[in-house]
Amino acid sequence: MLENLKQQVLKANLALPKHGLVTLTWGNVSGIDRDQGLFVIKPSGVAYEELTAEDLVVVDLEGNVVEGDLRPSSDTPTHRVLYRSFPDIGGIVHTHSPWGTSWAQAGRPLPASGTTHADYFYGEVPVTRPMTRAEIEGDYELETGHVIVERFRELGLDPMQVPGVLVHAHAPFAWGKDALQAVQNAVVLEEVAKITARMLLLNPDSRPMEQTLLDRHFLRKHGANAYYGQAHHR
Ligand SMILES: O=C(CO)[C@@H](O)[C@@H](O)COP(=O)(O)O
Repeated sequence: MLENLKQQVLKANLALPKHGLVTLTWGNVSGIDRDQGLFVIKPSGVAYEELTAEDLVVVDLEGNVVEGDLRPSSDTPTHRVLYRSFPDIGGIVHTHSPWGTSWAQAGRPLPASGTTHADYFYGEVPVTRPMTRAEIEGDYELETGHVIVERFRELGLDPMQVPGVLVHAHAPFAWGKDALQAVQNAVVLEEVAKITARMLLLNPDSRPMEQTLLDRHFLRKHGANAYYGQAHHR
């Protein structure tokens, strides 16, 4: 079932340790087949060195395991909420990459401060509110999805223009049109988290970038008037 998608999701999962985004098993990637309403996700706690396509788990949008012998990622309910709430996304990445996680634990949104950021994120990467005791003691991973969606709704953000979030006291989630693009966005989020932290060390008075420069850089890579790179890569 979903063999091509499984291969892509496997490749995307294996890219996380290659890019230095995961330590041990602190992360997962999924990809969705929108026509079938099914997504493929990493199994929980399986080492990346041992991961095969057969280990991946197929889940429906109600949370039922449709195929696979292993238990799906503990973050599956969060992926499920994001797929249901953000209909244009096709892949999701969760990591505990150190720089992004530092911002998440500090409870600080990541400001758009330079063109590296603006090429991929059209504005600051938001941070969610702290979760309530009831949310943490209840259906925790599902509620994690809800606080992400709540923040995007509050800020009026388009998840395809800001393809990532920092979950307060937890870590980043990133997404994209498919699992591989989601990994690329997770890589960029980590890099800009590092760059911005260093920027603030060098100059604590640094300000977010000019809106004109943010517009120019994001829109030259995204949307109807994009001209950067090759059209089929967007
Ligand atoms: O957030 C955490 C742990 O704090 C989890 O996402 C991480 O360990 C990955 O869990 P899974 O192995 O995908 O169940």
